[in-house]
Amino acid sequence: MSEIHKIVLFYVLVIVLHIENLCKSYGNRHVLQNLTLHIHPGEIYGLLGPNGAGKTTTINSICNLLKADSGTITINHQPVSDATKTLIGIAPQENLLYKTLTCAENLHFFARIYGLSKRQRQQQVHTCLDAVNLCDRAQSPVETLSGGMQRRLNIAVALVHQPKLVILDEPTTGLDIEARYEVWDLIRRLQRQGLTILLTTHLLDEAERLCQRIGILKGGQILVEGSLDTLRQRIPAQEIVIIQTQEEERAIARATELGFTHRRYGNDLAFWLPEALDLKEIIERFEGISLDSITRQPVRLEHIYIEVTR
Ligand SMILES: Nc1ncnc2c1ncn2[C@@H]1O[C@H](COP(=O)(O)OP(=O)(O)OP(=O)(O)O)[C@@H](O)[C@H]1O
Repeated sequence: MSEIHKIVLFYVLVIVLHIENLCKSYGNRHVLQNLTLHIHPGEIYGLLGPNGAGKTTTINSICNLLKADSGTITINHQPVSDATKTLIGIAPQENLLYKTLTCAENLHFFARIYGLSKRQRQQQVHTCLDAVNLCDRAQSPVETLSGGMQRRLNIAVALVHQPKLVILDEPTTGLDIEARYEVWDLIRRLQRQGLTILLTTHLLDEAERLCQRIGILKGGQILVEGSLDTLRQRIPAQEIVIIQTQEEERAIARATELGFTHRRYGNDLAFWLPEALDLKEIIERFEGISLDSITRQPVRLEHIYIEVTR
C-alpha cells in the first residue's frame, strides 16, 4: 500500500466521536446504561428514541455539560473536557438567540464568547450568514425573522467557531414543510463542506432522508445501529401490505397460515410479505375474505423503529 493510500485510510478510519459504555443515573433512575456509539467523520448520524430515552443526557455529556458516572467519550481521540468544547457546535431544540439583536449581532456575540479575534469574527459572521442564506437579513432583528429563518440562524450560531462536530437537536420541529426543505438543504450542504453531524429527531422521514447511519436509543441503550439498509434487515419482508377488512380475524388467520407476520401500526392492520407479490397475487392469497382496500408500502424506518422500540 502506498504512503498516500495509508494516509487516506488513516483519515477514513479516524472516529470523530466515540462513546463507550456510558452510564448516568439520577438517584436510582438509570438514564444511560452502557451506552456505546461511534460517529464517523463526515457522516450524518441520526440519534432516535422515544421521549425520555436519554438523548439530551447523551448530548449534554458529549458537550461536557454533564459528568457521566462511568464510561468514556472521546472526540478526535481526546477525552471530553473544556478543551474539546471548541470542537463541537450545538444548535439546541429551543433557539438560543437574542430576539432584539440583529442576526449579525447575535453571531458576533457568540463568536466573542468563543474568543475569536475581531478580524476572525467579521469573517466568520459573514461566512455563517452566507452558509445559512441570511446575508440579506444581517441587520434584521431576530424577532422580525420567520420561524424557518430563526432556526437557520440558530444553526449558524453553532458554526461560528468552526467546529468539527455539529449537534442538531430536533432541527426542524415546528417548522412548515417549505422551511423544513430549506433546513434539510442546509444540513446536506454542511455535510458536503466536511462537517460531521449528530442529529436528533422524532421525524423518522427526516432521518431517512438525511442520515447515513442511525442509532435507536431506548432505556439509555442503543438497541440497533447502522445504515438504513442494515436496519431494514430487522424486518424480513419485501414489502408491507395494509389491509382494510371487516373480517380481520379471518385475514390474520389466513396470513398466519401463509407465514405472513402481522402487526398493528396505529389502527392499521399490516402484513409483512416475505416475497415480492403483485396485487393480483396478494388478493388471491386472501381469497374468500372480503377486502375493502389494500395499500402497499416499502419497509420504512417507521416500521423498524416500532419493531425495535416496542
Ligand atoms: N436533572 C435530572 N434529574 C432527574 N431526572 C432527569 C434529569 N434530567 C433528565 N432526567 C430524566 O432522565 C430521562 C432521560 O431524559 P432525557 O432528557 O435525556 O431524554 P430525551 O431522550 O432527551 O427525551 P426527549 O425526547 O423528551 O427530549 C428522563 O426520564 C428524564 O426525566
